[in-house]
Amino acid sequence: MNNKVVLKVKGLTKIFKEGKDSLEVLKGIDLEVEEGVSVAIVGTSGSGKSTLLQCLGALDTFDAGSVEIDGENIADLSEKQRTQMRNRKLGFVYQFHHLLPEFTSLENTAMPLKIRRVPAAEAQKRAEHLLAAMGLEERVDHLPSQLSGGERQRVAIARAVCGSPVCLLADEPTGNLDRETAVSVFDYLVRLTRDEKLTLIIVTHDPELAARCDRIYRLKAGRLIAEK
Ligand SMILES: Nc1ncnc2c1ncn2[C@@H]1O[C@H](COP(=O)(O)OP(=O)(O)OP(=O)(O)O)[C@@H](O)[C@H]1O
Repeated sequence: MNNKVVLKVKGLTKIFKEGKDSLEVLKGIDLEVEEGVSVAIVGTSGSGKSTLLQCLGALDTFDAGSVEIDGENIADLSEKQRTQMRNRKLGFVYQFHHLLPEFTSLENTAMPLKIRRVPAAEAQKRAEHLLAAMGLEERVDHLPSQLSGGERQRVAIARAVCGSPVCLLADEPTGNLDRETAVSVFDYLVRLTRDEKLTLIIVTHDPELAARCDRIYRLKAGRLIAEK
């Protein structure tokens, strides 16, 4: 496979300092992920999965190493450029959906395009397409309060994908759902990112869900170990 590398991480090191104590959570992480590939990051609680995702998403600083997203080294960017890079190139999904309660599924999904001033008709078409891909064609005009937990997460995923990022970072996106719903939402997520040729980095506790991704890495003692 000769696909373009979207995410390139070299020697990523993160140390939390508290007074005289310091905790080296990431000890020189190396990772390269190509376009359209899904990667699960697993590991015990406290192993640093969320910290790694925060560093990849330019939401936290790190102490050594480099993170390149779609050819841009985040260390070379100003705070403003970093925000722009996040908005253009990254999508985020969390355990909690963070949908705006007064907006419908369609409006929530189209929000990243609205912020970019994409014409309304074009934004609506893209949002409708993504909601249909997430099995929500009957729920486009519903408010978040009128949706089930699984449906809300599916809208949150459609919104994260709507602005056509190159990479989607997901932190336990099904962690709040019952088993059956979690499996269904996870499958929608993996399928959509594959169809959209998005690189997916997903943190999960669940080995069965992780197995649905192309690659699996275990974060242990600050290092990434390939499991698949
Ligand atoms: N801001 C912070 N200051 C100090 N220590 C922190 C900070 N954030 C995280 N840590 C510590 O870093 C370690 C890794 O935390 P992190 O949240 O990344 O783990 P995780 O693998 O995502 O855990 P979980 O699966 O429970 O969410 C933990 O020991 C945590 O206490």
